Amino acid sequence: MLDLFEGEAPWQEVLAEDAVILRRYAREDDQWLFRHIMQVASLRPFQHRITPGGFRMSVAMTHCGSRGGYPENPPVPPVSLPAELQQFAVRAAGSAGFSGFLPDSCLMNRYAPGSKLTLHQDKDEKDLRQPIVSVSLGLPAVFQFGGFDRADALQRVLLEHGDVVVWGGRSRLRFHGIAPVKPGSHPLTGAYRYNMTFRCAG
Ligand SMILES: O=C(O)CCC(=O)C(=O)O
Ligand SMILES: [Fe+2]
Repeated sequence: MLDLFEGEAPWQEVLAEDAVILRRYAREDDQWLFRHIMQVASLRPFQHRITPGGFRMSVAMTHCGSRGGYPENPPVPPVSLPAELQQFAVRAAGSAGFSGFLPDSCLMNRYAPGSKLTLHQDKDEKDLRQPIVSVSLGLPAVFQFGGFDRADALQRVLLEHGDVVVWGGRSRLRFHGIAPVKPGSHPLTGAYRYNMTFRCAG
């Protein structure tokens, strides 16, 4: 996919109070970040979770580090959070104004065309004072960023390869989601969008 901002330095866009997009922040690190996703997925393959309502989620997930409250079936041996991934997330959080981030978990999502993530709050983590650092790789997707009520108005922003969203503090419990991903092809990730969310799951 052609990036019109390819030669530009990364820049920041404020989404809300304590929520910022670090545009193209991960662009230079995309290769090794993606290698980590592939490595984790080779040990703990991507799975489509079944929701409590009995639906198979369109997004496929895996993770490394602490499992926190994320359910898993069948159980798979743990994979630790690589130090360089953790350091990357700490640095990104710092750039967004969150010092002292201590992520112990990285959830990895894989979106095939048509996959989406319904509006939700990230509230399984024990320490909600710590932010979420979310890295987008591959195909673009529309990120929906709402309020504290599911029905609140949504901002819709296109997240592209290398974009990092950080939200915490007063925005930590905002509803958010991903609209269905459009078909396409990306030189690094092929027909998929990948996302990594770093968290302090506890
Ligand atoms: O894929 C994304 O950009 C968001 C992922 C997300 O919200 C989550 O995994 O909880
Ligand atoms: Fe989320």
